[in-house]
Amino acid sequence: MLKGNVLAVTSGKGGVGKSSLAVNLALALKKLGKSVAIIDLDIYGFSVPKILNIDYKPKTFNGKIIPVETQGIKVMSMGFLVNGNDPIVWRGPMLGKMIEHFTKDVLWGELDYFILDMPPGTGDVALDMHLMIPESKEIVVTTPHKAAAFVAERAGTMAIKSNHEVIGVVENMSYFSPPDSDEKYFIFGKGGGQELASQLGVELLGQLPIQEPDESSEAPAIPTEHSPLEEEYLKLARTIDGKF
Ligand SMILES: Nc1ncnc2c1ncn2[C@@H]1O[C@H](COP(=O)(O)OP(=O)(O)OP(=O)(O)O)[C@@H](O)[C@H]1O
Repeated sequence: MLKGNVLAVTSGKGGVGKSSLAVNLALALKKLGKSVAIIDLDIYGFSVPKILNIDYKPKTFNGKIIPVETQGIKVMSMGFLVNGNDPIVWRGPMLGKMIEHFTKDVLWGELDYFILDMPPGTGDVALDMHLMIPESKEIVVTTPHKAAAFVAERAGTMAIKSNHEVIGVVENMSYFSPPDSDEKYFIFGKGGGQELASQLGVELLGQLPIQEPDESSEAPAIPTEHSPLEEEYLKLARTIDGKF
């Protein structure tokens, strides 16, 4: 049992920015003074170590895993348990074992928040997570495109059907504003986040801008301090913190 608030970050399909959001939300909550862990449950498609630029493995103590700590947050990922970028070729039941391993065999301690980066869709991991961590609440991530929102609805509906509270929808890549301009360009369309929120009967918690990654940084998916995207993540973290 995880000791703290649990928030699963889900999406209907890949590539909408779910992992980026999970990591940056964890960092933003940390900036608000919270103690935070991120558990990368995207077992096949893990990306959290890469986003956070972690290239070392966790240590063990008395047969338990000491989570990796970076930028003040604790992290566990399948990426720490494989060699290099080896693919994971597992059947469903093994995935459930890994969720159990990550929740029971890691020395997390008591924390304010556990952020779960879920795999996209409604497969085995989502099913097992709903059974094994019944206390988890969820946010659903989509892009503004109506087709993405349509697919994301299934992830939200699955959570609701298994009696998990969906606290809201986050629309990522909502618009692009050129530097030093308030003009908004809706490159990927408009309205998908609000539509999804209405379908699920929840709130649209935030709309995050498209921001060019800083490729000179060792972690380009983490926005630079005080950038518009970082400010939106902090705003989102405050909103979400108010929901627990
Ligand atoms: N707001 C944003 N502005 C610009 N690029 C973004 C934004 N959000 C995410 N990205 C980029 O989009 C790509 C996909 O993001 P990410 O890996 O977080 O998606 P995902 O939904 O977790 O995908 P998957 O489920 O397939 O792992 C990454 O290159 C990421 O840096």
